Amino acid sequence: MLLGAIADDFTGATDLCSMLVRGGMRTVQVIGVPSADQAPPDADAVVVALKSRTAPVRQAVDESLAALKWLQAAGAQRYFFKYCSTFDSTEQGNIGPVADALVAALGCGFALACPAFPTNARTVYQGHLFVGSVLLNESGMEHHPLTPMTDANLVRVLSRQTDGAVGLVAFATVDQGAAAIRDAMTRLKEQGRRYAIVDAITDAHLMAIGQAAASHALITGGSGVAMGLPDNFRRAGLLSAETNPAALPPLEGACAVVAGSCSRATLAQLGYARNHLPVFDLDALATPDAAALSDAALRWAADKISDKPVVIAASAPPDRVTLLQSRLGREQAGTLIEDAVARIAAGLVERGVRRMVVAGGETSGAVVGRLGVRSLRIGGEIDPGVPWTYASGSGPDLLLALKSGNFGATDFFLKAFRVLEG
Ligand SMILES: Nc1ncnc2c1ncn2[C@@H]1O[C@H](COP(=O)(O)OP(=O)(O)O)[C@@H](O)[C@H]1O
Ligand SMILES: O=C(O)[C@@H](O)C(=O)COP(=O)(O)O
Repeated sequence: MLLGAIADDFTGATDLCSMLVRGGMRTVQVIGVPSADQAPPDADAVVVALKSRTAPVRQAVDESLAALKWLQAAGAQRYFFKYCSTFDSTEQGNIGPVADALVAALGCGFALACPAFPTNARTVYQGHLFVGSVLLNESGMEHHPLTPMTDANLVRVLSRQTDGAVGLVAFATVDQGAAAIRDAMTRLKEQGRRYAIVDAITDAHLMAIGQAAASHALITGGSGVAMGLPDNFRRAGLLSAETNPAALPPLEGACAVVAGSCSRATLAQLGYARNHLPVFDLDALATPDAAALSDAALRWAADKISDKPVVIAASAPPDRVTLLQSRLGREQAGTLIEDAVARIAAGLVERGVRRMVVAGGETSGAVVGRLGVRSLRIGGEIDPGVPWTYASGSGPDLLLALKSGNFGATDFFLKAFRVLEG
């Protein structure tokens, strides 16, 4: 195993896998920390998917360290901590505390931090994260149900989550290429900085950052900064020149979309889908009960399940999210809906659904957990950062697309199934 990665949510993990597969690495995503006696898959990269983004800090740290230990035992040569391209976290963490624990466990003293993903319009300039042309805190992410992002200055955000010093490798240096970035990171480490936020606006920057960090034990960031890593291994003669991601085995069965993401992109995708597909909206304000919500949705779906996808969504605009949270509490509202969507996904599979899109990272964690999925084989991308995957575990095999809330074109819920038809 060349690269061992720990992802703080499941959509983030498939996003990273997809990037590595595109770079020619045979990559497997495993769900949760494998048991000590579980043999590592035969792959160049293994991504351990955790649901640790919004877990209590101690739990997130412990699970991440357990994942690291398993990856170390499996012989990984380099490590990657994958978090969101919009740096989703709270004042307490979990990016800072998990990164602190990994830096300490690896004894590396320093790690770069770069969430940039220009293909999906996330860029970092002077340490500030932009989504498209606006700062992170004006992008809609300020309304995220669980991790509202109200500050775009990543040096400041990360500093609040760690007792380590945070520096910056700014655009002017990054634009000079790998050697300049490497020197800047070495200087920051010598000055006692534990982290460097690294600016990146283009894929060329990401490739240069990857090259500059070839000797780093740990890299932290979004999937974008992993773009340069396959070439590092290739230059070192550890990865063969050409490999193509295997096509996934075909899988017949009915189609469905379940959505628990309230991100702008998902809301727009649902808006589009309403004109083309049957859509059922969960009303958690009227029925704050996961079993009852699930029963209602499955009753609605009963005579519609077929190879034309049904769509079941909890997603709501910020005012409705705030209303539910004010009644139930932020975490309880999230958990209620995740539970409802997970029950619905399981009910749909019982009724013959085998190809399913799940919208939302936390939502995907809940669904995949409920379905008993243990590993995902990565297939071709539907849109940047969202591949189809072949899911195996305790239930029937499935084709799953775990869609990050803010990823995908407006017609994503139709396109995903069109892509399967070739
Ligand atoms: N109508 C709603 N009111 C309150 N919370 C909601 C609602 N719909 C979904 N949620 C919660 O919002 C969170 C969305 O997070 P997530 O699934 O990670 O989406 P994203 O990928 O967009 O970040 C989940 O915990 C989900 O249960
Ligand atoms: O980096 C990203 O944006 C994604 O890979 C990711 O982490 C998605 O998280 P959600 O938006 O919670 O789905």
